[in-house]
Amino acid sequence: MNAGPSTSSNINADKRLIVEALSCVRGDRILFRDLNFTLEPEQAGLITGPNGVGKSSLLRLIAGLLKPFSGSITAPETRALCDDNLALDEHLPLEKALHFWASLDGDASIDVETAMASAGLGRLAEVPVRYFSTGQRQRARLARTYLTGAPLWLLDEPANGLDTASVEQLGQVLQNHLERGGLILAASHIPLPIHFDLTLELKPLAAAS
Ligand SMILES: Nc1ncnc2c1ncn2[C@@H]1O[C@H](COP(=O)(O)OP(=O)(O)OP(=O)(O)O)[C@@H](O)[C@H]1O
Repeated sequence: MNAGPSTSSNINADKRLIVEALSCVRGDRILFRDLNFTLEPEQAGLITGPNGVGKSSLLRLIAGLLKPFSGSITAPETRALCDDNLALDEHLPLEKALHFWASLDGDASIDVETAMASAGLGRLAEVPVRYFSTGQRQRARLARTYLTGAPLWLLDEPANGLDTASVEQLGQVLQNHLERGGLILAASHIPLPIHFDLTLELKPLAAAS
């Protein structure tokens, strides 16, 4: 992976993520309540907490895929959720799969070649996605995230399956996104090599809640 071109146009710097008094219920269980935080452009936040506490749910709420039980979320209009969903046609070679995806949901000003290079996938352009290893799939998710051109990246365990060198390279891609005015909110059990401005530690609520 490389960090992508530093000459890319800067992301609109007046975008913020503001979460106010946010509560989340899944099934009949409240996962967290009254969560408040703000992320400014060029800032990164880390969500921590044990399995099942609601980290992915928080990311999905901010992505707009779940509805808050209460509270509000103000976020940049375009948000990229990078989770375990690959969302690429597995039968197509990577480059074609990314082109197809970008034609539906990508930012036309970002080219697929740059996205592949940023995720260290250039030499796999002609390989059908279904042959990808776990780590290569993770890189493909990152390339797809990059292609959105979204200021806010919501990353759910982005280092899963990556080897040590690739985690470092992932850090460079994330740092480059921040330096272009982007925002990052990540849930990760694996330490990520970037500076986090904010850590949100989610704790299990008592069963009676
Ligand atoms: N569709 C659903 N309906 C009801 N409950 C759900 C649903 N999806 C997830 N949950 C529950 O919500 C809780 C939080 O799940 P979530 O995936 O947000 O946790 P997490 O902190 O990301 O966990 P992990 O560290 O294992 O990834 C879990 O107890 C899970 O079983």
